[in-house]
Formats: sequence, C-alpha cells, structure tokens
Amino acid sequence: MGVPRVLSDEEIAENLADLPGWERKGDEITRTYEIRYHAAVAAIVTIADRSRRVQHHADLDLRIDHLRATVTTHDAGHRLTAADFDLAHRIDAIVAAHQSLPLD
Ligand SMILES: C[C@H](O)[C@H](O)[C@H]1CNC2=NC(N)=NC(=O)C2=N1
Repeated sequence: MGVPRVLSDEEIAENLADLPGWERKGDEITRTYEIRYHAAVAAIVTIADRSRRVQHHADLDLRIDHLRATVTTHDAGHRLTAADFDLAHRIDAIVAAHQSLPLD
C-alpha cells in the first residue's frame, strides 16, 4: 500500500475550509464537540466501527460535556493526509447524529 501522500500546507488549508470547527494544530487536525457524556459514548462506538472499516483511527478525548477528536496519519510519520480529512468529515456526521439524542 505504501506511505500515504502528505498534504501541502495549501492543501491542508483548502481541506480545512470545508470543515468548520476543525483547526490545525501542527501536524494534527482537531475539533471539540459539545455533546452529553452518554451520547458521546454512543458516538464513539460508531466512530470506532468506522475507524476499523477504513483502518484510520482518531484520538478521542471524552469529558463530561464535550468530546475532542484529533486526527493525523501515523503511517505518514504523524503528518496530515487525505485520510485525516475523510475521517474528520465522517466524525462530524456521526457526532451530529448523536448530539440530538435525548441521552444524558
Ligand atoms: C496497519 C494499520 O492499517 C495502520 O496501522 C493504520 C491503523 N490506523 C491508523 N490510524 C491513523 N490515524 N493513522 C494511521 O496511520 C493508521 N494506520
């Protein structure tokens, strides 16, 4: 499969423009979602399923009322690749689907 292609700064900026709420921190992208704890746990299970399917895993930090997702590509030496942005879009959709759940 080889090493995935590392994106340029320009490509990263272009990709981020399509991802409101996500920001670049060095060679990672990260977003913090306001979401209730139990709803976030359910979202995390779905994110984990997705990650296994695409073999790309986010770092997830769950707190009482928010969830932070951070993504980079380990196989590219912890640099940003297209797979990071694909996963970020997917995480957005998954979290959005769970934020409305009436769980606390
Ligand atoms: C062998 C396996 O596919 C790789 O280790 C995958 C697993 N999940 C991964 N997740 C992330 N975020 N980056 C990777 O480079 C990566 N590589």
